[in-house]
Amino acid sequence: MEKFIVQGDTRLCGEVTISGAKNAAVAIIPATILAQGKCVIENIPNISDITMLFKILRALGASVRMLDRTTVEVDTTYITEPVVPYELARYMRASYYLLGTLLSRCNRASVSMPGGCNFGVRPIDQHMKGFEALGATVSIDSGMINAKADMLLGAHIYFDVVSVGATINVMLASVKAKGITILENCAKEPHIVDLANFLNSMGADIRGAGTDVIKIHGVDILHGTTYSIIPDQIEAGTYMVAAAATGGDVLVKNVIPKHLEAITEKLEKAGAEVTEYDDSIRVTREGELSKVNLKTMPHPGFPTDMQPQMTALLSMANGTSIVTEGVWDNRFRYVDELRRMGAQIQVDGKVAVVEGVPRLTAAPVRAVDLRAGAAVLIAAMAAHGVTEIEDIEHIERGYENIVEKLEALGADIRKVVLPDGELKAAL
Ligand SMILES: CC(=O)N[C@H]1[C@@H](OP(=O)(O)OP(=O)(O)OC[C@H]2O[C@@H](n3ccc(=O)[nH]c3=O)[C@H](O)[C@@H]2O)O[C@H](CO)[C@@H](O)[C@@H]1O
Ligand SMILES: C=C(OP(=O)(O)O)C(=O)O
Repeated sequence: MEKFIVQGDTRLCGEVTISGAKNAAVAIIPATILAQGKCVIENIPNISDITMLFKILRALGASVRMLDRTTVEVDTTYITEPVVPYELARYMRASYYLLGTLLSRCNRASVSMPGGCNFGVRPIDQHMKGFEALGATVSIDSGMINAKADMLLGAHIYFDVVSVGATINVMLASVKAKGITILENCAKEPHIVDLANFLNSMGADIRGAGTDVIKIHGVDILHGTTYSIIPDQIEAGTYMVAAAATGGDVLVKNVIPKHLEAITEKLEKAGAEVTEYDDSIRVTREGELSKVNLKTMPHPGFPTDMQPQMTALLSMANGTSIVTEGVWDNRFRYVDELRRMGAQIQVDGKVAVVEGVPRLTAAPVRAVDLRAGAAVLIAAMAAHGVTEIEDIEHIERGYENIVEKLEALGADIRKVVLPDGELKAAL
């Protein structure tokens, strides 16, 4: 069992460098299955979701070799059975991207129902609708999603909801389909554009990524490529919020400021000063925090993956903030943890009413999911006293070297690895 022991009353100051984007990498790595030849991918984040994807690719017969700390070479020439079993798929949501890529490559795929953070139901009907429109038969049997097709044919597909996962998966399945595919009502997140750029660098013909409509001319062959993943918008946003929440002064380096605009706007309203440079952004806060209302929306709206971190910050602001979750049915499970630290938050369905308190206080808490973990970590650094955070494996699914990065900014966080029961005795 592992825990973080976090000393509160911290003010984060200094510089932090952002890693490659998790949500781009988890799409780009499965996409290497479409290449004839080796792909070299740079700016790979060292997080557990990526380690798991490498494990899956190796189990499928691929060669995966780290060339240096952040660069990987993937050779998928010898893919054997296009089957991803439960033991491998269960830990992460993005394992479902192997459906689109294996279906394209092998004309069939079986992938176990995915894992990932628990926000209530995480449906995949739009992925299935897209595969079926391309000519595949899709079924779910004993927890496995099975797709097969004699041949994939381009189609005109209108998504009923804006879905990052479905936009990516259907893009992956259609990039080598015969003819033209038009996807409408697409998600527009930066990682969708990054995947399209990666596929185009392999010889694909994809236009319109980053808008509502994506047009894909199917190509016969995709070749190997060298590509660098974009910086992680959510990791950057998390350090920005952490700087503001702790009254700090942090230069967040290796970012694309345009991707952070929705976060910047809310932080400024909350009383932080945000200065944009070409590829870095500085966040400082000297005065009091102020209430802010926000609603999460698909890009370019305020990202759902920043909602828990902002709620943690607003729990210490002057006044009452209203936080509305516009993407997921159940993304407030972490609020109980913040309440243990003295936060005054009432949740009614998809709305949280956050009455700011002057100070949070330390308490034993859990990271109930990835960004929930980031939220309690931010709260713990700002709170008075020493907070213990359990279930930190969720945090490590998406944040590279978070302890080292925060310690370089002045935080005091210890990762304790002890068998259950012995931790208390050691403290
Ligand atoms: C649009 C959006 O903000 N997407 C977020 C979503 O992506 P992720 O790809 O996980 O989820 P989707 O974008 O697919 O889901 C968005 C919404 O569409 C619904 N849906 C999805 C697929 C489907 O087949 N049928 C269906 O009804 C979901 O229930 C959800 O309400 O969660 C990720 C993890 O928090 C975030 O990184 C993404 O930014
Ligand atoms: C919830 C997230 O990831 P996943 O969709 O992989 O569970 C996230 O990136 O915040």
